[in-house]
Amino acid sequence: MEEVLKVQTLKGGYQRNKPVLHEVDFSVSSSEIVGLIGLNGAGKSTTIKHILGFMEPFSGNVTIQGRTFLNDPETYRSSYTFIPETPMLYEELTLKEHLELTAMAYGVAEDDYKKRSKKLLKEYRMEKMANWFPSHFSKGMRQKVMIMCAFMVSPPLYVVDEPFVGLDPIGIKSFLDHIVSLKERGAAVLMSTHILATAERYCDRFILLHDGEVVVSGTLADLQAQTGLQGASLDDIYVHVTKEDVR
Ligand SMILES: Nc1ncnc2c1ncn2[C@@H]1O[C@H](COP(=O)(O)OP(=O)(O)OP(=O)(O)O)[C@@H](O)[C@H]1O
Repeated sequence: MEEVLKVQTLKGGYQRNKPVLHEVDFSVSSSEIVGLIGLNGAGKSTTIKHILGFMEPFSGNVTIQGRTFLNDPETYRSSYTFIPETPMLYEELTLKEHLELTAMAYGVAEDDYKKRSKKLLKEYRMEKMANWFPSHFSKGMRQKVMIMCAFMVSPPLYVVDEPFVGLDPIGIKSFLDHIVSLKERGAAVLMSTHILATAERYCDRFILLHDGEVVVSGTLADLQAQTGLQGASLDDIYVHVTKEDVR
């Protein structure tokens, strides 16, 4: 397995004299789903912003396939897709135009675009809405547009922030099935979520952030061993670690 994303001793945040992230270290390899978990304010979104290249590290670095954002911003940006918690759509473009724009921006061939868009519209039950504008979409439908755009392209890394908010159970199932098939095709997936039962079921490894530090990380068995909680669920481990400040 190739290490696709590498976060190395990352110190970062919004003000240099008040870092939010302290020496954050982890990696995500190909064919792997890694869960980024932690309480509100733990630093998950800040970590993601550093990964996406929206924020610059104070020290340490973030690489995707060995490249930093500053080395080569264009290649770096095209090596991931990001599914944000809050859908960001172009109000003047229809659903179909969103898919077209994404395919164009990532250089997806015409034939692939046609095949993929047809499949995605069907899978997410949005065929009837292909020519609708975002102002007519429900919250979940807006989220589905973002997800469909992300799945239109096939970069080595997917970064997903709280994907389940607003999705109905069928939407969640389609999303998770899709993530699993991407993993099987060799993609690296970093997924931030508060839905721990789902994370436990789908993620191969976990990074538990607390106050901007990685408190424990590894497979569920690793976390159980590190916390001394044999047989515990991710939920139990999370509560234990965040309550007792185990380090
Ligand atoms: N734009 C900002 N400017 C200054 N500080 C910020 C900003 N955004 C977040 N922070 C601070 O950074 C810290 C980490 O926040 P972050 O948004 O990364 O947490 P999170 O783990 O994503 O939380 P949640 O689960 O609530 O989304 C918090 O102390 C927060 O107050």
